[in-house]
Amino acid sequence: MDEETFFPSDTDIDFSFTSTTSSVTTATDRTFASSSARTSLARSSLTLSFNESRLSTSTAGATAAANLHHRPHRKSDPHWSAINAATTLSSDGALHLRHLKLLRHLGTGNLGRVFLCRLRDCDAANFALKVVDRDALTNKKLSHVQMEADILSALDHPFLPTLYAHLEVSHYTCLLIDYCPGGDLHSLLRKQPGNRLPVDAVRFYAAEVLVALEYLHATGVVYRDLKPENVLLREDGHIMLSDFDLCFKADVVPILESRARTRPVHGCFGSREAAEEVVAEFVAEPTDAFSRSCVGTHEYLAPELVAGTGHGNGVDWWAFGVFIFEMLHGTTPFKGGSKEATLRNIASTRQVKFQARDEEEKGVGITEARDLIERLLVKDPRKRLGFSRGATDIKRHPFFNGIKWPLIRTYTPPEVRGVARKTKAHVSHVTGVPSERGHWWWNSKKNKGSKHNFTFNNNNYYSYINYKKVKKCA
Ligand SMILES: Nc1ncnc2c1ncn2[C@@H]1O[C@H](COP(=O)(O)OP(=O)(O)OP(=O)(O)O)[C@@H](O)[C@H]1O
Repeated sequence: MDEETFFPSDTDIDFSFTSTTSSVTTATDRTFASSSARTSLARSSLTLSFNESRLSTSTAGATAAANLHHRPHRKSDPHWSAINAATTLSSDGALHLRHLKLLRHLGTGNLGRVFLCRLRDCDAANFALKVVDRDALTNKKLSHVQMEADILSALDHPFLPTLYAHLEVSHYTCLLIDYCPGGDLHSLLRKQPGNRLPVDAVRFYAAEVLVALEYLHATGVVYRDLKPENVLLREDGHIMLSDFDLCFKADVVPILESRARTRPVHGCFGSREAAEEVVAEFVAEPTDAFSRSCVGTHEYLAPELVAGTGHGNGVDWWAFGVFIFEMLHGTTPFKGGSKEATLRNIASTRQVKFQARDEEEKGVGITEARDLIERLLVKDPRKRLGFSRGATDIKRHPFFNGIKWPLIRTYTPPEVRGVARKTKAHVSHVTGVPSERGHWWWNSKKNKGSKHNFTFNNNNYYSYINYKKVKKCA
C-alpha cells in the first residue's frame, strides 16, 4: 500500500500532502495562508542570488530509515523511546510514514507544510513533521531543503531541534523534529503591551538564543535567519531555534585562549582583596566564513549583506542586536516605510536610535541592553562584538551579568503574558502527568546571589520525561 494512504483515515483534515507550496510565488512576496499560529505580520525571509548549490541527488523512491545516531545522553528521551518502540516492531527495522498519525496542520512555510503528529501506538511524544513536495520547488529551493536536512541531521543541542527521522517518500521529503507548542516569539511579542517584553524576559530569551548561536558557530554553521519568528517555544518554555534552510557552512578552528581576570578574595578578617588569575577560554568562531548570497529577512539584514560585498559570521551577531532591540522596543531599529527604505536605513545609519522606555525600568538592565545592542549593531563587521571570539565575548557583557551559563537550561523561564503558565495542577501536554515543576520564573537580577535564581534540583532539560509511559510504549 502507498505510504500516503495511511494519513487521511485518522482525521478529516487534508493530509494527502497536496502541496500548497505550488501556490507560493516567491520568497519575498510570500504571505502565510495557513492555520499557522504565526501572525500574518510575520516577516518572510528573502533569498537573492543563492549560489551555493548543495543539492545532492537523493533516492526519493524509498522510505529512508531513522538511522540517525541515538545519542547515549538522550537514550531515555520519550521521543527516541517511542521511535525505538516503533522501529523494533517494524519488519525492516526502519521508521515509515505509516508509523505516524498526523493530528493537526501547524503551518505552511516557504518550503513546505508542518504537521503535529505522533507515532501510531504511542501517545507519549509529540513531533512536528515538515513535509516538502520536491516537485513543487525550484532547484534553488531544493538546495535549501537539502541544507536544512543536512544541518538538522548534525544538531545535538537542547535549544535546537532534533531530527528524529528523515523520510524520502515518492517526491516528498519529510523531516520529523521536536514539536514546540508555545508558538514563536514573534507571536508572543504581539501579545505584549507595546509589543515589548520586560527586560528580564528579554535577557532570558537573548541568553538562550546566544547559546544556540554559539553552538551553531562552533560547528561552522552561520545561521543567517535570526528573527523572533524563528524562535519557537518548547513545552517547558525554553526556546528552540528553527529554520536552517538559509544557513551556510564554513570551516572553524577551535582554540583555547588564556585570559587574565580579577577575582575577589575574602581575607581571614573579612577583608576583601582582589586576586589575578588566568582562565582558559574555549573559542570556536568561524571568522573565515564567507558567502556572497543575499539571504535573510530585510529588517534583520546586516549592512554587509545589503551591500552585497560578501559576508561571514558577523551577520548573525548583527541580527542578534536587532533581535534584542525588537524584544525591548517592539519594533526593529531600521524599519522604514517599505522594504527598500529599510535597506536604505540599514546601509546609511551611523548609530542606532533608542526609544524611551518606562522610568521604572532604568537600572534593571535597560542601560546594559542598549550598550550591548550598540556594540552589536556596528557597521564594520570586524569591529562588531562577537566577530572574532563569538559568544565567548558576548556572554561576558554586563547585560548578561549573573547568568550561570552552564546551568541555563535548568533556569525556569520567565512569566510572560500569553505563555501558558505551568502550575502544580498543570497537566503536561507531552506526558499526560502533572508537571513536577511548580511555578515558572526568571528573575536573575532581583534575586542576585540567591539560590532562587536557579533550579538546583538537577532537573535537566528533558525533565518532562515520563518514564512510566515510555516504558509502556516500549
Ligand atoms: N517544530 C515546530 N513546532 C511547532 N510549530 C512549528 C514547528 N516548525 C514549524 N512550525 C510552524 O509551522 C510554520 C511553518 O514552518 P516552516 O519552518 O516550514 O516555515 P517558516 O518558519 O515560515 O520558514 P521558511 O519558510 O523560511 O522555511 C511555522 O510558522 C510554525 O508556525
